[in-house]
Order: sequence, then C-alpha cells, then structure tokens
Amino acid sequence: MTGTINETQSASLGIPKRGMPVTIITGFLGSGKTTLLNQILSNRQDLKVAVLVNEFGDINIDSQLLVATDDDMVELSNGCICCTINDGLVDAVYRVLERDDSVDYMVIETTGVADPLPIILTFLGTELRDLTRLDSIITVVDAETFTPEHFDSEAAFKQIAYGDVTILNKTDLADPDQIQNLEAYISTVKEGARILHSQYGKVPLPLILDVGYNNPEAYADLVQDEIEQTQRDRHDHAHDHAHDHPHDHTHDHANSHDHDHDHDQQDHHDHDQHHHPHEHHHHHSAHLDNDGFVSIAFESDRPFKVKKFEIFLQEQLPKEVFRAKGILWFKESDLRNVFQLSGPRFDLQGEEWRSAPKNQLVFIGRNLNADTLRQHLADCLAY
Ligand SMILES: Nc1nc2c(ncn2[C@@H]2O[C@H](COP(=O)(O)OP(=O)(O)OP(=O)(O)O)[C@@H](O)[C@H]2O)c(=O)[nH]1
Repeated sequence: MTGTINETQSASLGIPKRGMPVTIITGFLGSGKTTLLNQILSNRQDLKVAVLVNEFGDINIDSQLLVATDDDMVELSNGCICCTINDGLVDAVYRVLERDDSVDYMVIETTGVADPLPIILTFLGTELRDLTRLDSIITVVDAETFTPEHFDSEAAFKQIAYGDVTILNKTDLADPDQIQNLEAYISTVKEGARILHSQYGKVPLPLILDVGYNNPEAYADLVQDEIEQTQRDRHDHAHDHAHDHPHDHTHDHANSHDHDHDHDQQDHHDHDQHHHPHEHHHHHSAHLDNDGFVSIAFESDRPFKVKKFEIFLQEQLPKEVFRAKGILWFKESDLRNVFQLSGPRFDLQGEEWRSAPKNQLVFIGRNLNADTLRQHLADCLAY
C-alpha cells in the first residue's frame, strides 16, 4: 500500500473492548515520532488515549512538547524500555490498565535509538499478552535524510524491519526520486511493506490505529526463546547479588549470550520479519551502546544570552551532534523557545511559558565530549 496523504482525517475508530489495543511508534532520532503523536492526540476525537513516552536522555523533553493531554498522559521517563521483558514498561502499562477512568487505546513512543523488538516481545511474551492487543508497529522515517546506510545504526535498520506500517515523513523536504528510491529500499528490507507518506505526521488515523497489522505468530519462536531466557536470567540473578537494579547498565547480558554483531550489510538485507536467525537474545544488549549514540543533558535556572547561543550554534556545535532538542530561556525574550535540531536543520518556536522559566537541553550524537559541550553552553549564560 502506497499513498500520499496530506490531510489528517479522523473517522470514528470504533475500538472494541477486548484487551487494550497498543500501537508502538518507532523511528530514528528526529524522524517525527513526537510530531505524529501530537497529530494522533489532536485528532483522536472521543477516544481516550494513554501515552507512554520513553526518551534517550536524562531530561524528558518530549513529554513537554506534547499537546495538552490532561490526565491521559502517562509519562514513562528515561528508563530503558528497550530492556527486554522490562519491568518498567510492564508496570507503566499496569498503571494505565488499573485506572478508574477506562482508557481506550495506548500509544507508546520509543526512543529514536531503540530496537523495537524487546518492546514487542514484552507485549507478546509477558502477562501483557492477555491484557493488551498489540495492534501495530509504526515506523516513522525521515524521507530527507534516511538512506540505505541507515545511519550506520542497527537500531535504525530494525525499526524498518519490524515496522508493520512505515510512514515516510518530511516529504516536503525530499524530492520525488529520493522518495521513490527510499520506498524501493524499504521494500527490499520488508517484502510487501505498507508505506504511507506524510508531512508533519499528518495521516488519516484509521490507516494507522486499530488496523490489526501486527501478527503475533511471526514472533512465536522469539517469544518462546525470550520466556526461556528470562527464566534463566532470573535464575542467574538469584545467584548474583551484585546487581540490585534490574536495568543496571553494567548488567552482564552483553557477555552472557553468544550473539554475533558482525553482520554485514547483506545480512541486514536478508532480514525477514518471519525469520530472525541472528536475533536470539541479541536485543538484550542492544541498548547498551545505542549504536554509539550518547545523550548529553544541560539544565540551568539562568537564561542564555541570545547572541552567545547563536555563536555557539554557528561555531561551537560539534558536527557529530545528530539531534538536539530543548526548551530555551533567553534573557532578551519573554517566551519559552522550543529548540529542535535534526540533522542539518534547526528551528526555534516561541510560546508562552507554562512553568517557571529555565533552560533544558539534550544533545544526541556520536563521539561527543560532554565536558566541552557543557562548558560551551555554560559560557552562553547571561550571568
Ligand atoms: N519539514 C518538516 N519537518 C518536520 C516534519 N515532521 C517533523 N518535523 C520536524 O522535525 C523535528 C523532529 O521532529 P520530532 O517529532 O520531534 O522527531 P522525533 O522522532 O520525536 O525525535 P526524537 O525525539 O529525537 O526521537 C521537529 O523540529 C519537527 O517539527 C515534516 O514532515 N516536515
């Protein structure tokens, strides 16, 4: 299915009440996941949608950029929901299910560097299997910057490979040939891929919500492996009192499984949703290195001087920064400035402050020097 859709339409979705439907939104850094989520929240009509946002970074910026969600919104803060059979994710889903006011639908936004498989398996391989119904995995792709090299990120590749629907977003920034080539590439990764086009995540909601595209049978072997592995891990944990936190990143998963990270490009392209020969327990360690991406947070209760921040952007911002976002406070402005940087572009939008002004910024990239970056930012402060 391919199509170009520019308008958000929201027909009645008529969600049945058998196990809460869950949609997972994945996609690489800056591709437009939060933008899509805001489209969903703005067009959901009477549907009561709970949202779980998981972010790569110490400050949760995304939750502050969502359209007002009242109490619909459940923030799953910066824990790694890409940990397999993750207690944090299961707990957050339970919190939603246990609410007095019933929620009709759940949408989860993963981090841009997450391998979606562990999250999928958490829904298919734990008690959540009986309480929820995994409706589909939506993969948002930046049509301007995505290439078959998939940013040299295994997570970016897997996001495409496990997507039930791919949304080629930012078509306003890509020329038609580029979009056509991208579609052809995605179809080599996923035979019969369902591909939609969008600008700013505008797609008709009936094309992406309650579509029933996820096929749990495709994951049956992985689910079984997962359950067995979790039992083994729990057994090991019982003998290892060195770990007192289930998500401890020094956890030994990476060393305890014989997985092979040396797939070449061809391996990737042979990947098939129904056969994941090299996947087994691979995902246990996938989040440990985030494909080399690191996240650096900066916060201050003092404002920036606008001129100094401009110079920082022009002269000091390392080219290795792939993505940045934040809420900026400038001495010269009464507005809350939402800062977005994705690849070569950045953008500042002024709005009213909803809380006491402060600066909150997250930079994501490879080979970043946190001390130098933070020092440059501190030098931008007005006093
Ligand atoms: N030109 C253009 N910009 C877009 C489009 N969709 C999103 N953007 C912008 O791209 C930037 C990143 O969008 P987000 O929705 O925050 O991306 P994300 O996938 O949630 O990013 P992460 O939080 O890093 O994972 C923002 O500045 C958006 O306004 C689009 O279709 N066209």
